[in-house]
Order: sequence, then C-alpha cells, then structure tokens
Amino acid sequence: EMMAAEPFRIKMVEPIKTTTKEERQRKIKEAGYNVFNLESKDVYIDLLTDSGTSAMSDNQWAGMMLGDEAYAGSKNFYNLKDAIKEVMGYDYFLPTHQGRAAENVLFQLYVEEGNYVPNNMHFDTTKAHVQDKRGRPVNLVIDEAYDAKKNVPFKGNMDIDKLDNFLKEHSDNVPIVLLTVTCNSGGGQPVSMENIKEVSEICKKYNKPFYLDACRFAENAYFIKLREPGYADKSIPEITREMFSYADGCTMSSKKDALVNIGGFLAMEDEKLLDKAKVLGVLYEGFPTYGGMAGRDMEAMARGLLEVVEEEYLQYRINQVNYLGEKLKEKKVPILEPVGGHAVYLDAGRFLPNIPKDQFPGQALTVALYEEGGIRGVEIGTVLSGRDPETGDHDYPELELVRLTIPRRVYTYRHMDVVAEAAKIIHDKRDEIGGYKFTYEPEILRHFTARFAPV
Ligand SMILES: CC1=C(O)/C(=C\N=C(/Cc2ccccc2)C(=O)O)C(COP(=O)(O)O)=CN1
Repeated sequence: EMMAAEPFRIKMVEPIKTTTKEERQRKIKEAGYNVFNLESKDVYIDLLTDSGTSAMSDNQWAGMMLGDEAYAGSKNFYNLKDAIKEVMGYDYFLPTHQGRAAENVLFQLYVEEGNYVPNNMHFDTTKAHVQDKRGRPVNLVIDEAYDAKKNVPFKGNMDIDKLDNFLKEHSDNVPIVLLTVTCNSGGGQPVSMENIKEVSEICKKYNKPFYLDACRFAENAYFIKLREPGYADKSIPEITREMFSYADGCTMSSKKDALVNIGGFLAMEDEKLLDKAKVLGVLYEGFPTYGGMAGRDMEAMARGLLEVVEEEYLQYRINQVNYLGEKLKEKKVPILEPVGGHAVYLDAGRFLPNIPKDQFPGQALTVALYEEGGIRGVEIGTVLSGRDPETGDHDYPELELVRLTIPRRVYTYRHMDVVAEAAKIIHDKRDEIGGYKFTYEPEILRHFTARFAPV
C-alpha cells in the first residue's frame, strides 16, 4: 500500500543555526572535548538524548492552559491517573519530577546494603540509584546483546537461565527484579512479551517484586507487534496493558514515551506500597497529587501517554530511526544491529579499531561528529561506564558506542541525511582520528563534567 508520511503537519518551528567548522573546533576545545559542556545554541542537530526533547502536540499544549495548580487534589492528577489506568492498567501511582526520582523512591523502599538488583541492563541512573542505596546492580541480559553485529529481534531479553540460577544462589539478597523496556544500554533493543512473562514467572517462583523500567514502553510494544508471533493484530494499548500485567509496577521517565519535557512516576498494583511511597514522595517530590510537577505538566503528560500508543505515531517514529540506520549501513558505517527504537548506535569500537579503549574511541567519534557536522551524539562506552570500585581501573564495557538519539517529532528525514553524510565523511578519514585522555576526571558520573585533551 502507499507509503506513509509524518502523521502530523508542523504549526511552529524553532530556527536552528549552522556554524562553521572553525567555530566548532574552537567551541569543542573550550568545552574540554565534552559535548555535555556545549551550549545548545552551538549545536546544529542535537542527538544527545531523546529524554525531555520531544515536541508536544497542539492537544498537549492546549492541556498546558488547563493546569489545576491546587496543592492537593489537582484535576490533572486524576486525568493522569485515568491515562495510566488506560495504557498500563495500574490503579495506583506516585507522580515524581522525573524517572530517576521514581527510582530513588522505589529503591529506598526495597534496596538495602549489599543487596543485588538484577536487570536486563541497568541504565546509568538506575545503576547509580541502586549503588546510592549500597545495592549492587547486576546485568543478566542475553549474551547476544553484546554482539553488535548480531541481528536478532529481541536483544533486550533477560537471560532466563541466568536469572533463575542467580536467584537460586542469591535469592535472600535480592529484594526486587527489574526489566528495562526497551533496553537503553544495549542499543534501544526491545524485550519480547514471552520474556516479560517468563521473568514474571521466575519472580513469582522466588516471591520477588518485579518492576519494569518503562521509559520506552510504547516503542517496545510496537516491536512486539511487528516481530512477535500472535501480536500483529493486537492494538498497542492491548499490548502495553499485557506487558504491565506481568509486573507489580513500573518506574517511568515521562520525558521519553509520554512525550513531555519533564515528569515521571512510580506506578504499582499494590495500594499498600503506594502508602509507603507517598511518605518518601512527600519528602523528596512534593504532595502526592503533584509530585514535583505543575498541574499543567501532569495534564500534558496524561495527554502524551494516550498519544504515544497511537499506531500511526509509532510507525513514523520507529521508521525514522530505522531510516538513519539504513542510510549509515548503505554508507558502510559500522552500527549496532538491529537499529534501536529511539537511537542508532555507532559501533565506535569497529569504527576506530586503532584507538585503545583507555583512549576512549567513543569520545573521539563524538567529538568528530560535532566538529564535522555540528551534531551532538553521546558516548556510551568506557567514559560513561566509569571506574570499577574494587580495582579502580576503568570498568570497561563490552561495547564502545556513540548513541545518535532521535528526539520524538522534532527532526525531519533531511536532518537524518545530514547526520549520515557527516558520519560517512568521518568514516572516510577515520585513520586521521586520534584518542583522548582526561584532563579532569570527576569522582562519580564522570561523563557529565569530565574534560579531555587529544592524546
Ligand atoms: C532506561 C532509563 C533511562 O534511559 C533514563 C534516562 N535516560 C536518559 C537521560 C540521561 C540520563 C543520564 C545521562 C544522560 C542522559 C537518556 O538519555 O537515555 C532513566 C532516568 O530518567 P530521568 O532522566 O527522567 O531521570 C531511567 N531509565
């Protein structure tokens, strides 16, 4: 049938400026070769993150005018409650100012010193909050997740045998089991419904609470519809409700798959857990009917949750990210396969094989992308991974990646072409690219504020 264009027309634009290569070389030097230190105005195409960078719809903007800023009992809270029930099936939730705030509350309720917290793969705020409660994050994703060239449909899956064996051995020291959908650290890879069900069954066997990290739940549902037998004829809300039915609750960064610029929540089936969460919510987030957000933010989020499960939107969203991936593959630029739901991950390890891991190939490629095209990607490799607390050496990850994260409903296909062209130009002259060393290395979450110099 006919190909589809974007399921929207544009009513407002935010002009962006190109800069010259000389300007960019000066700016990135001043930024200590760390793109997190760049000013947004100096970035042409910003692919740093899909978090909080979405464009809202007219329906959401209209909702911003309907903020009920009552301290308690805001009507927007109840509209959000209805949207969560509709899309996730949960009856209870605690609004929070963003995803990591929901992680903070959940892990304070469950994680104690020395506990292990299994997950397919912890993203860095989940890892940081588990560690903040002196817990030990454990990644139990299937082995294929670490093979960038392996093209399998559900690379985000938990390795069920690994999880079973881990719980057999450490059950007394595991307070909760997490599953991240889609799996950000592994390349935005989906988790199959069958795998979610199997994780749920294991958690019941060992009587463990099971929570989804639901940041990109709608994209995950779309991949289930496309790739998993038995789901082609199901609606996205039917798939999302089934996904969540297997878990006891979820943490949610609404800055991703709720199409808003700020906000999050912790949702659950158990009202008693909500009572406990509310106590922490009041302390860290605000009264439990606003949780660190204005009423208008909750209204925009309620409307975003209902929009993000619309099939035309998801088809456009997934296809645009895939288009960039295909363009890069045509140009023989090495990427992680299959293409993720929210990003294309350049395989910096294969792209720059002559740069040793301790000279940060991902960082070198990230800097080159900015210098060449004013494009801001993000290193997901040794820099992000930090140091191993025991050995003090870099905690080298299996993959050295640069994530090109596509904001929702913001950039056009032409922007994707420019990104692919810049990557090709760099790939053609990759032998000229050298490594980097720290000139300033912070103690924790070093990637945000570190400064580098060319080796
Ligand atoms: C799976 C998952 C996430 O991806 C996530 C945030 N991701 C982000 C935002 C980010 C975070 C840290 C460094 C750079 C960028 C992303 O760029 O990918 C959070 C925290 O949500 P929060 O930012 O709303 O607190 C929880 N789980």
